[in-house]
Amino acid sequence: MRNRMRMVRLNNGVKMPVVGFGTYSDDNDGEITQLAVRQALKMGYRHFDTAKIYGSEPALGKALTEAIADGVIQRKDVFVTSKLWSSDHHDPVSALKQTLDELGLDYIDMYLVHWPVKLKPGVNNPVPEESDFDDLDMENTWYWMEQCLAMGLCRCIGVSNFSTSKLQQLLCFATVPPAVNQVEMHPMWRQRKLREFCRRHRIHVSAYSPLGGPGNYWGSTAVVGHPVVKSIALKHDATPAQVALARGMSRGVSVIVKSFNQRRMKENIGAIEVELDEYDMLEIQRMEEWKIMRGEFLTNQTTSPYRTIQDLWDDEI
Ligand SMILES: NC(=O)C1=CN([C@@H]2O[C@H](COP(=O)(O)OP(=O)(O)OC[C@H]3O[C@@H](n4cnc5c(N)ncnc54)[C@H](OP(=O)(O)O)[C@@H]3O)[C@@H](O)[C@H]2O)C=CC1
Ligand SMILES: O=C1CO[C@H](CO)[C@@H](O)[C@@H]1O
Repeated sequence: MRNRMRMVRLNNGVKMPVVGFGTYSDDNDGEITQLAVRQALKMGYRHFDTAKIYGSEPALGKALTEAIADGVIQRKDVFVTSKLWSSDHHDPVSALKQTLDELGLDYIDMYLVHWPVKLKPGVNNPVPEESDFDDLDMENTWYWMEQCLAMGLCRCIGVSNFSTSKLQQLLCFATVPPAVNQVEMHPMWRQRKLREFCRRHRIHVSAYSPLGGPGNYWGSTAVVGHPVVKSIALKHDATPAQVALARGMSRGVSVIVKSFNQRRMKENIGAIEVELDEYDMLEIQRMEEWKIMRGEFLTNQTTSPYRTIQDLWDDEI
């Protein structure tokens, strides 16, 4: 196994590994996912990210259960994140119990509200129809997220895809503040405003699509193919992906990166050892910004609480 995984301490004292292993893939092949997770464990990954909507909970669960049974890891040494899908806002406790069944675990480490969007019960389409939207009552959703925590079904609760103002509203009624906000972040979408707000309120920012999600149906090669990122990589004898990941981690952010290819999995975890200098940081700061995951599919003029992507992300897009 590689050297010990670096950890961040969350606002509730729980420690989370800074590199997370993403399990979203467009084709969601259970056997490939299960094998990749087993390989990832061998390489030293200790944080796994899934969601009900990915369909990857069973494969992740099988790989973890097998590794625990084989004595490769103990349950307490892995950090598992999953997410409340938008059609489960009416009953987060039952949704999390279902997630635990899928994973074959007694608890998960982190449970996130996937989007600030509520869909009607039973809608499991990642790209909802206009008639699928329901009225979001985030205070009620959060109350039940807090109950999940109180019942010991998870160790931490948090959110995902929340803008600064949506976090601000949540903090007005939260008894337990979110430990994490998982959002898109990479050298071309740097989240300066959100990171500053989260720093002040002790909410940890976790970066999804830290490479820009090349190969995903919504993703792009713009980040790993960017000449600035490539030239910094050359200078450090690193790869563009390692530069993107190292830049995220140097900003106090954790990174959730997905690869099911052994070479790239090793490359990505190796980013922990890549150190960028102030000059590299300035170069990246000067890069043009582009939000790749825009979430248009969650906006519409009639039934969504967000008519436009500006309503969804507030002034952050
Ligand atoms: N909360 C949310 O709303 C969201 C959460 N997520 C989570 O974050 C995870 C990561 O985000 P994701 O969107 O997958 O994007 P990433 O930025 O991690 O990119 C993943 C893609 O990049 C390829 N790749 C991986 N490593 C390298 C490398 N070193 N060089 C070049 N290409 C590489 C992968 O292909 P290959 O497998 O062939 O290597 C895959 O196609 C997801 O799996 C999911 O768990 C993602 C999106 C939204
Ligand atoms: O995490 C994610 C990955 O894919 C989903 C769509 O298929 C997104 O909704 C999402 O935010």
